[in-house]
Amino acid sequence: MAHQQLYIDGVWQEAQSKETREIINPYNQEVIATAAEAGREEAKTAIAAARRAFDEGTWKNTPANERGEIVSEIGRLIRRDREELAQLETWDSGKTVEESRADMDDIANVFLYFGGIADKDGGEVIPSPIPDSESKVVREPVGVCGQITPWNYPLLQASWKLAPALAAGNTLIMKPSEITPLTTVKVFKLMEEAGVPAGVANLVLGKGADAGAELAENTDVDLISFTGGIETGKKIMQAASVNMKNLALELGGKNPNIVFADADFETAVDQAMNAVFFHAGQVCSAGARLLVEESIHDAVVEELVKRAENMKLGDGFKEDTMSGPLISAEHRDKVEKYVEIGKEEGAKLVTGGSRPADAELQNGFFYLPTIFTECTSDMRIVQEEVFGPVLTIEKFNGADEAVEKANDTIYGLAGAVFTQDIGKAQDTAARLRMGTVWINDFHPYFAQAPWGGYKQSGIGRELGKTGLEEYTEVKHVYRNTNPEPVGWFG
Ligand SMILES: NC(=O)c1ccc[n+]([C@@H]2O[C@H](COP(=O)([O-])OP(=O)(O)OC[C@H]3O[C@@H](n4cnc5c(N)ncnc54)[C@H](O)[C@@H]3O)[C@@H](O)[C@H]2O)c1
Ligand SMILES: C[N+](C)(C)CC=O
Repeated sequence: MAHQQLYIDGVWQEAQSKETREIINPYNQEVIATAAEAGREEAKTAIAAARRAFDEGTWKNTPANERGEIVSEIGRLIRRDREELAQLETWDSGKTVEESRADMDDIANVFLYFGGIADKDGGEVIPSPIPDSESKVVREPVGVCGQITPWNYPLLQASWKLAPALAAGNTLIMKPSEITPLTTVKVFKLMEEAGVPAGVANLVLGKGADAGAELAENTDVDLISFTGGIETGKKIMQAASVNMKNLALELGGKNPNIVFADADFETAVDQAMNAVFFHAGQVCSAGARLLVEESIHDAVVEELVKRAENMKLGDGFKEDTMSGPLISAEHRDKVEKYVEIGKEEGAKLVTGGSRPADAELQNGFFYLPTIFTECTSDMRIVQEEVFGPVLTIEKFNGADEAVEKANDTIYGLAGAVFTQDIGKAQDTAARLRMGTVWINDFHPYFAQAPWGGYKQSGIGRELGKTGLEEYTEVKHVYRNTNPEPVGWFG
């Protein structure tokens, strides 16, 4: 059983308090590792190291192509160690190893993408309206970045922050979820191997309320980038106001999946299953809210129930496992509470709604794929993020009603439209207030395209060119090419 340490100023170390935490496999509750548990003191030490490294300027003044080469090298090392990383992720999060392998491929691509664009922005000369002058707009690193990530896509969400922050010349302190630190620790070892200098990238492991809160509050941090739940996001936003930190928030969603009657039936049903039950529904963009045109509603429900009841839950390492467990006992309790709320609100439970009975699954945090019909927009089970394998189904007639229902939420992360009428698809997509809209598909995301939410799903964007720009400040440099006194004061 491996022990994981903090990484501060280029040194692997224990917490000053010597506190540690057990890391649990959610499939069987076995302890798979221990980790040093940082508190505020360790976070402060890490912030001081990142501050010093930024102010000394070695990394920000390294030519952008050289920084990019180091970031790309991290991507290549992730490809080299793909299988080890995928296995760690499955142990730690319970997701199937096939999903973890796909995550590692995405993560390597994220480092290669940001490594590749690190030296592509040469600034912009703008036509100055003032004679005898020149005007240039350049982008510079923001400074010291605090980065906080969740447990559902542990390394993937970390990579969306680490790669652009490094490529843009910042220094950083990462705090992964205390539940799932293993792959992030391993990638810090790869970052060291790739040549990221001491002090530039620091890692603190520990609870959000201590180490995480310090990153959000500390006035030596210039930018805080957070991925997680909306309530934590509100606390981070408030804390960030202390010194007007730059702020990036990637929060939750309650993502509508609209299926029109003219959709290809097999594709729509197959994708609706994938939309909500992938990774046991623990996906920010899960299609947990299905809107089905009335004429095909009953056929869709019948097919979904059949498929949900055939889903094989189990050990993420077994080839026939379709879905692993929920992350923790506490999280399963939350999902169970929501199912009770749904029943009390009058939604009709048509399958699931309990823990599985299989002997093999009793030590893990499993929950059966669950479907509610007869749902209405005013129900909490329809409006709030359950973050588990729970699907609500509503009926609609026509695009106007579908759009009105889909937009009737505080969230605006993602949504999908299934129809064979491309005009209707594009018109509907244009009317949805969401950061990502998929047409005849669900879930794709990749390094080149921006990701983030409208409304209360977040602030800012990760990935794509915008994801790099988030880690920069914009500076206008104006030069008087014929300087002479202005004579205003005589
Ligand atoms: N929009 C996206 O791209 C995206 C991606 C993945 C997950 N999510 C969201 O993440 C949530 C699930 O993750 P979670 O349960 O780990 O979320 P969470 O908010 O409980 O925790 C996320 C991180 O914040 C830390 N934290 C907790 N309290 C803190 C505080 N007061 N100050 C600073 N840090 C604190 C935690 O330790 C963890 O590292 C869901 O709502 C999901 O939708 C969003
Ligand atoms: C952003 N994504 C879809 C990879 C993970 C959300 O939880």
